[in-house]
Amino acid sequence: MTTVLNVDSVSRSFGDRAVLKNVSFAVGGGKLTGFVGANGAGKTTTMRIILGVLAADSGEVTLGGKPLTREIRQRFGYMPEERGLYPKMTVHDQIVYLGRLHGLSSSAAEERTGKLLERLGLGERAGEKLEKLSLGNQQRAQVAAALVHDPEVLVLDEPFSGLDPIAVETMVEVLRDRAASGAPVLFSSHQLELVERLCDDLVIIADGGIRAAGDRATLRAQHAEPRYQMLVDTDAGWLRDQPGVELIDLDGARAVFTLDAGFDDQKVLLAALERGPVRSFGPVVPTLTEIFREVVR
Ligand SMILES: Nc1ncnc2c1ncn2[C@@H]1O[C@H](COP(=O)(O)OP(=O)(O)OP(=O)(O)O)[C@@H](O)[C@H]1O
Repeated sequence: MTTVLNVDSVSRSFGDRAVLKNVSFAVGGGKLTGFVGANGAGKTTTMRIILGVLAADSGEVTLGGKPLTREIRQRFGYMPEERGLYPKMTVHDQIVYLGRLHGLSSSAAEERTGKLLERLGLGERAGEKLEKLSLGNQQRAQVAAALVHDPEVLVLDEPFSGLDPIAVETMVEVLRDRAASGAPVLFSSHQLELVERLCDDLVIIADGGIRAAGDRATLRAQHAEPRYQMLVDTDAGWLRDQPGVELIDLDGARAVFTLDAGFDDQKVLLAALERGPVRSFGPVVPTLTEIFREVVR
C-alpha cells in the first residue's frame, strides 16, 4: 500500500511578504514528483514546512491523512538546501551517526551505510573526511545521509545540482528504488529536461502559488495547445501565408506551427506535398519547458 503526502492550503509570510499563498498539492506514494519553479518561487520554503523546520502560518501537511508529528517526521529523509554534514568527520562515520540518530541499531546503521556508499559510488571514499571530497561526491554523501534509515518519505532540495551525468543516473536509480518501495519522493530541480524524463508527477510553483500539478500526460494535455512539426526538403516559409496556420518557429526546412480550431491538418500536408517531398509531419507533444513557460507567465 502506498501513502500520500498532502500539502493542504499552506500559507507563510515573512514580515509583510506573503511567500506561500494557499499552497496545495499531493505527492503520491510510489512516485517521483518533481517540484519546479523559478528562483524565489517558494520551493525551499514549502519543503522546510513539510519537514517541520519552519512552521506554516496556516494550512497543514499530512501523511496518509494524519497530521505530521515528530515521530512521523523521524521516518522522513531530507536533503536540505543548505546541506549540512560535518566537513571534518569521515563520510562513513557521519552516515552511521545519522542512521543511529534516526533510531537504527549500530549494526543496522553500519550495514546500511556500507551498502549505500557502495551503491552511490563512494565505497572507496568512505574513510575520507567530507571536506576532502569533490562537490559532486559531497552531494552523493548528502543523498546517503537522507536515505540511511530507509525513509518512508523523501524530500530533496536540488539533489541533482552539480552532479555529472553518471552520478545523475546513479542518483535516479536510487530514488526510483525508494519510490518503488511505496515512498512518496518529492524533489526540486531547475533542470527541466531531467525532471521531464524522470518524474511521474509534476508540481509547478510561481510566486508562492501552485500553477499546475498532476501527472505529466495530463499537464501536457491541459497546458499547451497542440502543435505540429513538419520537415521538408526546401524552405518552409510559405507556411506563413497558409490559411489556418500560425507559424511558431521556422528553421529553414523545419517548421513548428499550430492550426486554427477544427482546421484539417491534412490540408497542410497536401499543400506541402505539392511543393516537394515531406520527410516528417505530425503533432508534437509540448516539452515541460514549454508548459512551464506557459503556466508561469
Ligand atoms: N527566512 C526568510 N526570511 C525572509 N524571507 C525569506 C526567508 N526564507 C525565504 N524567504 C523568501 O521567500 C521567497 C521564496 O524563497 P524560497 O527559498 O522558498 O524559493 P525557492 O523556490 O526555493 O528558490 P530557489 O530556486 O532560488 O532555491 C524568496 O523571495 C526568499 O527571499
